[in-house]
Amino acid sequence: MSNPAGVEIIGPLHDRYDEILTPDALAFLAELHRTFEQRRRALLVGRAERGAALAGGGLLDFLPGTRNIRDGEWRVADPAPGLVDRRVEITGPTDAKMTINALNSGAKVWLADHEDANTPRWENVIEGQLNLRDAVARTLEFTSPEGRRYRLNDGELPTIVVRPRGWHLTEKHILVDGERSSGSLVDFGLYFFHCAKAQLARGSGPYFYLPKLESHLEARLWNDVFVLAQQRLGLPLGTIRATVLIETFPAAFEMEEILYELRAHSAGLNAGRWDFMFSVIKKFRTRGRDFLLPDRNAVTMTAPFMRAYTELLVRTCHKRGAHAIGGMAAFIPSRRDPEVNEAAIAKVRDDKRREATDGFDGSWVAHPDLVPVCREVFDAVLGERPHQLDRTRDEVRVTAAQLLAVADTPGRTTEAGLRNAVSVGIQYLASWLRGSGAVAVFNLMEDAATAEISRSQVWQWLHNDVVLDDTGDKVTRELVERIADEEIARLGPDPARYAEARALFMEVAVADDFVDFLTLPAYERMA
Ligand SMILES: CC(=O)SCCNC(=O)CCNC(=O)[C@H](O)C(C)(C)COP(=O)(O)OP(=O)(O)OC[C@H]1O[C@@H](n2cnc3c(N)ncnc32)[C@H](O)[C@@H]1OP(=O)(O)O
Ligand SMILES: O=CC(=O)O
Ligand SMILES: [Mg+2]
Repeated sequence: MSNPAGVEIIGPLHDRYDEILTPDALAFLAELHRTFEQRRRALLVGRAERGAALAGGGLLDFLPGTRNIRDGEWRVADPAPGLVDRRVEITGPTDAKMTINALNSGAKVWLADHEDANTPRWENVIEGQLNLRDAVARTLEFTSPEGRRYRLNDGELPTIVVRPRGWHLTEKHILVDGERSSGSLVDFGLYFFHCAKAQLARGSGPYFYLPKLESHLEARLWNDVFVLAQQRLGLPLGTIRATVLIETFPAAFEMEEILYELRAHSAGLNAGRWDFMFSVIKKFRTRGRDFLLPDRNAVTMTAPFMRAYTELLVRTCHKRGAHAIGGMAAFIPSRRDPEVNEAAIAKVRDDKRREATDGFDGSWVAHPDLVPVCREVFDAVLGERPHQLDRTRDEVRVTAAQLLAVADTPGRTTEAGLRNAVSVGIQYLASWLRGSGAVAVFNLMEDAATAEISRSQVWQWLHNDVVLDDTGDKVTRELVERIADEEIARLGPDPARYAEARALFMEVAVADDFVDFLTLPAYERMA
């Protein structure tokens, strides 16, 4: 069958790809592209202009023009089926094994990730969609190279919530009228087209997590996409539900407006802590000591600016009848090392306890062995209730100054911190370039968001002439280069296999021009 007029597929067509890239699905993607591409690009220009204003000395604040929304009486739609009780959400990529393991994990929700945990290699993009479709149909099976067979459990499975790529990424293998399509619209559009009706037939629905938004205007674009998509499939307004990640510094000042734009489709907000930290560094990277963060591992959720951000998120959500979902503690349990396992579980338990006590309605875990930990903590706070939307946290008052109090973060800038950032950054990029967007490094989960922190922190320290607290050395390009060589040597006898990752790391961590997202140049290095 031929593609619709104006649509070209550049990527190879492997087994069963024709089941996803059908003429009707491609026509749907083409309509999304032709309707929304100009606005997507204009919003990215808006991001750049805002970024330049901050680099030039500006500050962030709540928007004066939208005070009526913040002061007005309104609520988001009631939670949709499958999204009422979200006390444990497991996240992870959509390869067949992880899909089955996540769906068999006992979590309430599975965040099927085409974003931070995924390398958007063509095969991952299309095979992820095939796995999602097979999972919704309950036909997904997998046999590992060792012969281990995987199948979905009978009975109730977690609600599937798909996270498409952010607005900044394109899909170079699907061209519409000669232009690359938007990665967001491809990931959203293919899942929606193939699975929305099947999900509704199962009593669930087409649900999404929306990453890396920087303004309520970006939420408005998503809302308009949803309205058109629902019309095309003949589904009622409000069938789609979306939880927005508040994970950029500017978005933290527009939480109410983001909920408002999506109110008919909203499923709440999530505190995406890792990208949030990255965004804090990125937006104020040239502003010297006032916005300098110490070693990454020293920045915890109790730092004053992080606390202000999560408190405001819970307060905003519950004021509007929306779920507040907690974020990811990066500690990964180990089935091989009991000591590592115990430490990880204790740290995750503390993190989830803080969230549950603060009023979050549920939270994320990165690994099936953490599902019972998170569930136990939320069970203790929620009991039989599916959420705690009734805890409106009226006492919370968060000011712009509190959100901006980055300099009050306790912690030191050390050579160990710099070494860790360089080593983790290079190891993660090596994995990403091989097609794996989530990996355990030094017993922590690393994904695109955490790697962004590593590389942007090196950039910030280097370009602000930071002197390390422990050695007294100034962070220079030469020091970063030397540390990179030493850290790669420590990783094993074959330094050459890190050559491309090292080059990419240097491009995004030390070059004078700050690259907006490391995934942009990384994507260009892939076929
Ligand atoms: C900042 C953010 O956006 S956070 C959200 C995005 N990040 C993520 O989603 C990361 C999700 N987590 C993961 O990808 C993985 O847990 C990793 C890469 C960190 C560690 O994975 P592994 O090294 O395979 O861990 P480990 O060996 O302990 O895994 C044990 C089993 O659990 C499975 N497993 C581990 N994590 C997950 C997961 N998140 N979903 C489903 N299955 C999982 C493994 O596939 C493995 O299965 P098997 O026994 O059938 O082979
Ligand atoms: O997506 C989540 C984050 O922490 O980043
Ligand atoms: Mg993120």
